[in-house]
Amino acid sequence: MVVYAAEQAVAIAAVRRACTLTTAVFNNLVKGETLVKGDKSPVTVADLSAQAVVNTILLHAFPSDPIVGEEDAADLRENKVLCARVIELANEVLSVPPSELAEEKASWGLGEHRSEGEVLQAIDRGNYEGGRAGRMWTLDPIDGTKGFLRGGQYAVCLALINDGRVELGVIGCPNLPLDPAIPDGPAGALFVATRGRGAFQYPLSTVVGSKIPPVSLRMPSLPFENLSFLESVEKAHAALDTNAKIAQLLGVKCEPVRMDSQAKYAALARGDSSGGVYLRLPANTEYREKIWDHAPGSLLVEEAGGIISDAFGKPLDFGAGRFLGKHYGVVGAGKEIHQKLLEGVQQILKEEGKLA
Ligand SMILES: Nc1ncnc2c1ncn2[C@@H]1O[C@H](COP(=O)(O)O)[C@@H](O)[C@H]1OP(=O)(O)O
Ligand SMILES: [Mg+2]
Ligand SMILES: [Mg+2]
Ligand SMILES: [Mg+2]
Repeated sequence: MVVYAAEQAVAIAAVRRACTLTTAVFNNLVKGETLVKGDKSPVTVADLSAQAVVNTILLHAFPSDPIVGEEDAADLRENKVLCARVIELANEVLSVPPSELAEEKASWGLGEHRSEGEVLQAIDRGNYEGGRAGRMWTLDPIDGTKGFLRGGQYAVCLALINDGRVELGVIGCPNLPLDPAIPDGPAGALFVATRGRGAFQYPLSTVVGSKIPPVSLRMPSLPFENLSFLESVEKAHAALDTNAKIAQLLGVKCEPVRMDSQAKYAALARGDSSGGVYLRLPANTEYREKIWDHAPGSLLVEEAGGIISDAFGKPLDFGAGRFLGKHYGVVGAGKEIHQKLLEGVQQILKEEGKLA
């Protein structure tokens, strides 16, 4: 079994630095009174500069690894104002010298100012087409952009894929409570999973994190009546009405918990009292799921003892390119209930006429 210790250290540093950036953008641009309702520019700026930060670090640490990133720099090459903001933000984070507390290394491209050309090139480094063979990273610099703008849940998501299999996943959730039992307590959690070596939660802040040991994540085994479904906030992203019918069929009594982003996978993996089942059935069959939206989250759940599959029990395929391979929906739960959940999902889909 490959340990991926160096990759893990680099990925954690990259996600932590990107979370510092997205938090700063939220505090300065979204929370500020200057934002006109409906203005998406803060999220564009945060997305692109967070991708610049992560890709610059990966590029220095692992120069030959390709990256499948959600964003590209095409808009920045057209828009000088946007471009200047992104360069400035990325540099604010990248130029901070390596932190001993966070066990960072100067060779990861930290502590230096980057030129406009270097930042744009780093963002465009995310244009790899993915595929079945070899090693690659996949990045969603802000997953859950709607949640980011609402001040709700969002996540910085990075995974290492080798020969189509997710080997390492790191997810930063700046707004997720560290302790699910204290929802109003300190927020900012970092989730790390390595294939065959478990799933762990760390505090996102290294200052706090240097004192608190990581928590090993194990999904609890709950019967359907004691758990709730974790689902999207956005009706356009998942068939929430179908979820409600499945929940009723299986005897689920608790209300669904809705949150944006792969924070749902994190809540499932650590067994938040509210969680138990992840269900994402397509609301619109035209939409194609991307690998960066599921790679780290699915490994996190699997390493915490759960199963992630499509509605027919088929494992998710991360080797088909930038999009997930052929599948119908995403269904996640603990090992003990996953099969029963699939049967419920299929029965309702049949009743709705969604199965051929
Ligand atoms: N029609 C859609 N169906 C499913 N997922 C979608 C759809 N439109 C966007 N998404 C993606 O859903 C993810 C968020 O999911 P959730 O609602 O569970 O938080 C985002 O990555 C978003 O992609 P994008 O980043 O391109 O907007
Ligand atoms: Mg996303
Ligand atoms: Mg995104
Ligand atoms: Mg997006």
